[in-house]
Amino acid sequence: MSDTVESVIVAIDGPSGTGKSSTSKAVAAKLGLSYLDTGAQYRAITWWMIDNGVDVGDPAAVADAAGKPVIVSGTDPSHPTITVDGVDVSGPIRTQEVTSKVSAVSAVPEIRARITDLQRSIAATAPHGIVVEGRDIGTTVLPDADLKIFLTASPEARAARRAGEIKGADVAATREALVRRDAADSSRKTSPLAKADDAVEVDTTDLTLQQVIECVVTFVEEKRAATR
Ligand SMILES: Nc1ncnc2c1ncn2[C@@H]1O[C@H](COP(=O)(O)OP(=O)(O)OP(=O)(O)O)[C@@H](O)[C@H]1O
Ligand SMILES: Nc1ccn([C@@H]2O[C@H](COP(=O)(O)O)[C@@H](O)[C@H]2O)c(=O)n1
Repeated sequence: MSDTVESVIVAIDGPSGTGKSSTSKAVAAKLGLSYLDTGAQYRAITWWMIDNGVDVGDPAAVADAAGKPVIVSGTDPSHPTITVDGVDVSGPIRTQEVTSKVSAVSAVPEIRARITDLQRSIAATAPHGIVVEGRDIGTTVLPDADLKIFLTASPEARAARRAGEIKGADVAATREALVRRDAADSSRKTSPLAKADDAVEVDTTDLTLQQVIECVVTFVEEKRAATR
């Protein structure tokens, strides 16, 4: 990538299954930017709590342990990585147990403060800019991002996408689980899932992944052209 291209910070938020990870990775790879999956960080700290016998239903116990695990995120969009205390947890953080407990852990203010600091330092040191995806990036983590996107899609479309990843998955149960997780993430007190006032909303229900990627790449290019 040329050093003459300006650095750009892109925040992509939205509920589960709207295409944040797939879109963010592809946009970052295409534009030579770094990529940060903030959901993976919350999953990693949740995995550590479970592995260390912390009761994730007890916010005080989770808060007490919040500073203990060392979480490291690799930001190459073609090979994102996540380790906890040096252990690769990219597989274990995707289990059903972690998915069902991550909203309780991510609602604890001490957890959010720790992970938000980490996210800001990663974004600040990305050499050519970064695409950061999550739930509160545009509202809280990077409120001065150059571009903010909020992806949405109907619960039916999101459930069909997610169920399509697992052979024999029940679409109705998948829909119920993701709606429940979105409700928990949207109703917590500290930096809930929300669209920033200055975010561009993109409804992906009837768009292919390729169309969403092209749409976001166009927004980034327009933003860069406007600031030249
Ligand atoms: N526009 C689209 N059309 C069809 N399938 C899509 C689209 N966008 C994403 N997908 C597929 O939907 C699934 C979920 O996408 P992805 O993991 O990117 O969503 P997400 O918003 O990051 O979800 P989560 O927040 O739960 O991690 C993936 O299998 C992905 O390939
Ligand atoms: N900025 C963020 C990102 C994620 N979370 C929490 O992590 C969970 C897992 O996220 P995925 O994107 O991997 O599905 C999510 O349900 C939130 O509880 C968050 O709080 N803030």
